[in-house]
Amino acid sequence: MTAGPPAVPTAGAGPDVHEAPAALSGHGLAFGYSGTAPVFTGLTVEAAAGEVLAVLGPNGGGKTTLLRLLTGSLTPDAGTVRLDGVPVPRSRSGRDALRRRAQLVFQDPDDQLFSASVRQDVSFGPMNLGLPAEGVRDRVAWALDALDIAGLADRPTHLLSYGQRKRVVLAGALAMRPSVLVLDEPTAGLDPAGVESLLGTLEGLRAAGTALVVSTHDVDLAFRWADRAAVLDRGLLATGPARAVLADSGLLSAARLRPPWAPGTASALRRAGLLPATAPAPATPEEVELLVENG
Ligand SMILES: Nc1ncnc2c1ncn2[C@@H]1O[C@H](COP(=O)(O)OP(=O)(O)OP(=O)(O)O)[C@@H](O)[C@H]1O
Repeated sequence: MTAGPPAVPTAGAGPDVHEAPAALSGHGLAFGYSGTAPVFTGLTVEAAAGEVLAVLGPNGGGKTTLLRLLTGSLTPDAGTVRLDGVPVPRSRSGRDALRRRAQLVFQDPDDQLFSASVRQDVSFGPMNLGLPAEGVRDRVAWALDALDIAGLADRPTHLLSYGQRKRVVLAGALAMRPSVLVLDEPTAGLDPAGVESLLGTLEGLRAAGTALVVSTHDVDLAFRWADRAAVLDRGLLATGPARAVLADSGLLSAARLRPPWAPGTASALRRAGLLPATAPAPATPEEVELLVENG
């Protein structure tokens, strides 16, 4: 993991406002798009302040829908979203407050980028908060630094690479200094160095108390990084400590996910005569250890 980003400014520093860390949870959530069957009902998940909740599942399983409910861009048909245990009112002002404190970063940066230059795009949210110009400048400079894209500040957004565009939308969310950051497949399309660098940035935020909710198809990433996991397939299949949930190979195969293990581990064990050809691949480092110990 790479070094973290610049320190997150502390709450209430100067005239600026930094949203306090908070837990984000959904309780008994139900949602269906109009005219279609519910995507899920009775779904409960939680990310505590300073925790990473990974949301996994097959295509169409409901991950993005859950993320949009948790950040107020969709309203549940039933159930509540809570910030630090306090239910978010269903009113417009309740949803606006939720959206400000729980920032959603879309999977595709092109769904979220709309300004001509990087600096303009990252400034947009803080300007809408009505901050003074100096406060906006400080936040933008900090967010660009945190994402290591200060050098791109004056570049037109349409000339950036995909990975750079992903960083810009994340910088825009960070500039809001949210209590919770909700990221839809943040590592998709990034090269390995880009993934590690992004994780370094996110780790810095988590260490400062920001709750992170991250949807991903990458079981290895969730296994090594997340505190909790929720596996969805048009309903919640399981949630709990990430290592326990993601060690359940039956659950993972029901959700069409691969067990978390480095590619090649099972075949290396088979070549060494430690794993019978017909036996399933080990799902955890502990299972590998056991196979090696038992010779
Ligand atoms: N705007 C919409 N209108 C109608 N149905 C929708 C809409 N958005 C999503 N759906 C449907 O809701 C279900 C859940 O979709 P969702 O995007 O939440 O899944 P996902 O787990 O994020 O999938 P993926 O891994 O492919 O991104 C799918 O059946 C999808 O077709």
